[in-house]
Amino acid sequence: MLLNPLNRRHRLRDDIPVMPGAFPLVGHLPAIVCDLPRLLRRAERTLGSHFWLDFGPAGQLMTCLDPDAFALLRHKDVSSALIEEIAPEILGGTLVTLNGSAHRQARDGIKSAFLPRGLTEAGIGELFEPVIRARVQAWRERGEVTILPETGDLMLKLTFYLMGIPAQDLPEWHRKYRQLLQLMLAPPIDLPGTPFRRGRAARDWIDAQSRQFIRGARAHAARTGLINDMVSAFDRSEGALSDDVLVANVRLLLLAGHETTASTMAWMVIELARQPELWDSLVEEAQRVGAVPTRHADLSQCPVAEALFRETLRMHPASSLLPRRATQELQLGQRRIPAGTSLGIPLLHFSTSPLLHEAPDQFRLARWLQRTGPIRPVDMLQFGSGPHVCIGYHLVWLELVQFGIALALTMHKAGVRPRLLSDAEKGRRYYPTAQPSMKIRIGFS
Ligand code: HEM
Repeated sequence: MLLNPLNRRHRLRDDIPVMPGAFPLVGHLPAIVCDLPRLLRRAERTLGSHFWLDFGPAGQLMTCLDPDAFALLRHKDVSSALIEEIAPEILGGTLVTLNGSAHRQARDGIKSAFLPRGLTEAGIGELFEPVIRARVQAWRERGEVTILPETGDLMLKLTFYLMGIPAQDLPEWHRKYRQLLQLMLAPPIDLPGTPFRRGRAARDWIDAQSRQFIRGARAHAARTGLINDMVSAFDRSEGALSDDVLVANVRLLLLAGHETTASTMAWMVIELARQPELWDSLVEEAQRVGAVPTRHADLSQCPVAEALFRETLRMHPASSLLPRRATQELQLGQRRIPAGTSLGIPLLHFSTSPLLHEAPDQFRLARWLQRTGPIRPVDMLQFGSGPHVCIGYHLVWLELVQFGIALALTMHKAGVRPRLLSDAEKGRRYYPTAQPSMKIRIGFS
């Protein structure tokens, strides 16, 4: 594992052990990025359930593997403002960093557009279906693809369509979006030609375009579409919310839905390629329904595709760890956590914990197909919990079921199935978004 062999000293901070092996400046980030599950297991074995991990520039986060830590996401004395400190340029002022009434007010203005009814009224399923089918058909014709760049590109296109960006503007948006992403990692050196300067300029460009969309939405209030729905919900909301809040959150929507969904989609294809019986079940279902569903109400006809989406995300959660801060002293298991402590909530650990799931390391559609009760917060913990639970949950459900059915229909019609051409375990990343290697190839034959 990528740990510093020169740092072996065992230390305590606030009576909680600090994981040895941190490097100067980058801390445990190399091991967190490349091998988070093994790092967590080693920490648990050697230090117990509570320990500090060093996230380099973001500082040390107290990480707790006790399932009680998941409940902190709903705790009134736990804030997400730490996210703004970690990524001020890109996430500053967005929903995910706000708390309390400011958060509720901004979220209320957005959430209805992302609920099944809002998505159906805006015709999102109809909008996505031809785009997904065309992409899957192109894969069929090429016979072999590098899966993560492909799903990344498809998701970006769907996200831009969702926002109502005109087709002719897509190449420019693509370019600006890639530059914006550089702000995540670029050192804050604001000089001409640096990635930081380019990233900021791209952010300002995207924000200016969003402002225009918002003006356009107000001028043509009768139009439908997600931005229009968001703008009218904002304008109806109590208390004045400035357009800055709306602009920041359009940027958040671009960022939040892209890599997370692209990674899950890529893992879905990888799992279908390495488990032939899974593919056979999906094909059987796709043939039975005969068409790609476009409305939420139709998703119940695709239980296998839905189980595939849920089990893929359980085995490969795209958000591995959520940063938080204790605003008051807290009790967590047997420990007292002082006010001001930075926390890391390890969704990745809970997603495959034997305390929460039976046979957690086995990929089993049956755990979803045979369930009788409703989906509980713990069943969808990969989307977080509490006030910040993912707004895109119903959208992801729709687009991943659409994708599964479109893939099965297209490939089966051509008499081919997905085949894994690379080692799926090699080159995985776990942070900031967990994803398979960029190089994994899938053949369709
Ligand atoms: C598989 C795909 C996805 C996963 C695993 C995922 C996961 C998450 C998680 C874990 C959070 C909670 C963050 C926190 O509490 O700090 C979150 C929040 C959020 N997600 Fe997603 N997400 C996905 C897709 C999407 C999509 C498609 C969209 C919209 C286009 C979206 C929009 C958001 C927004 C706006 C928030 C912030 C909500 C708030 O702070 O109130 N996500 N997501």
